[in-house]
This record gives sequence, structure tokens and C-alpha cells, in this order.
Amino acid sequence: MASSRPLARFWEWGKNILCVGRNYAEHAKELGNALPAEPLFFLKPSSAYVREGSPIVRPYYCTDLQHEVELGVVIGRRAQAVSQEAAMEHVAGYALCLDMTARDVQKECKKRGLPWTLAKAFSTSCPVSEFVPKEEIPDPHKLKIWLKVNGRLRQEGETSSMIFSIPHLISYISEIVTLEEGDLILTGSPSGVGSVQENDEIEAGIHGILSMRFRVAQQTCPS
Ligand SMILES: CC(=O)CC(=O)C(=O)O
Ligand SMILES: [Mg+2]
Repeated sequence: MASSRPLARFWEWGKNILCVGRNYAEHAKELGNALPAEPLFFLKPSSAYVREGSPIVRPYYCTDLQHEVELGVVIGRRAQAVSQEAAMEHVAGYALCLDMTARDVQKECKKRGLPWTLAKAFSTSCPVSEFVPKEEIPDPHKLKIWLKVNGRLRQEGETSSMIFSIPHLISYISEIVTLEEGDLILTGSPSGVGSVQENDEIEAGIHGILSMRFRVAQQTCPS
């Protein structure tokens, strides 16, 4: 049965956020990571969503908050173990997303073999743009995504450089996690990730389609 909730406000649905990592060779290289043989993914809670007008809040325990600009894929129809050929039938549209990362904490988690939850899943770690229906983006592998900090270009990447294509990601993930209407897949970051400080302004966009702006704030240490 079709849902009465508008997918144009997918971030209000409280659904899953699945994030793919190391999906651009240049980015894997800049962080000293090996290229994945199969997609690597992790989760963010839906409370990670933040929209323009509200700040990205650097957690009190983080000393190196970094931006990762990524194309997001919004699922429109339940997908369980779907083939690559059928995968795009389950897509409703796209959004631009930031996978905000507490890089210092992530490095420590990697060293100690711990999950990345503290590094990737904190509140406001997933800023998102407006929803773009799939009809407006005939080929999501032909987009240029970019990010500036205080007006300076930091990231610019072509979605054609993804190691694993969107149908491949949907097919792979849907064999492990059943994807539901309103779920969002972040498809990985191109190179150029870097640190942001309190009061910095992040602007990011999909060339020719949309842009968005966020300010960085600092969480006070709970007493
Ligand atoms: C090393 C990472 O943080 C992986 C990631 O999120 C990516 O986009 O790549
Ligand atoms: Mg990422």
C-alpha cells in the first residue's frame, strides 16, 4: 500500500540511514585505507538528521570534526535481496548529504577495533538537502558534488568515480538489511575531507541542481 507520508520530507520519517564508506579511491587513499573488495557500510540513527537553519553541533568529546560530502539515495519502495538490474526501481529520489565525522574518535575506534558509533552517529551528524525526485536526475552517476568551508572549495567529486555503483550498493545492502520506503543511503565521500571549527560555514551542492548551507556550533560538555 502506498504511504500517505510525502517522501519529500523523508528526514521526518525516522527511518534508517545507511552510510557507505571508502567508495571513492582518492578518498580511501587520502585516509590511508585499502580499497574495499565489497561495499563497507555503517548506520546512523534518524536523530542524526539536521536541516538548513539548524547548526551542525560538534560533540563535546571531539577535537577534529570533519566534513564528507556525499550523494544520498532515498528509497521509495521496500527492497529485500533485489538484483542490480531491479535496484533502481526502488529509488524515489536523491538528496545531498554530509557524513559529519569525529575523525579523532574514528581513528581511536579503528586502533582499538571498536565500532564507529561515537565517530559517525552523533546528533546532527547527517545534514541533508531538499529531496530531488529521481525524474529530475536521469543519471545519478553523472553528477558533480562539491563542498566549501567559509567560501573556500574543499571537495569536488564526480559520482562517476564511485567504486560501487548505486544499483550495486542497493543490491548488496538489501541482501543484508531490508531497505524500506524513506530509508536513505549515503554513497560515500570523494577526496578533500577536512576539519571544521565552531562558527565555520559549510556550503555544499550538486552542480546545477541545489546547494545548502550549515553553520558549525560546539556542544558544551555535560557536567
Ligand atoms: C573512512 C570513512 O569515514 C568512510 C566514509 O564514511 C566514506 O565516506 O568514505
Ligand atoms: Mg562517509
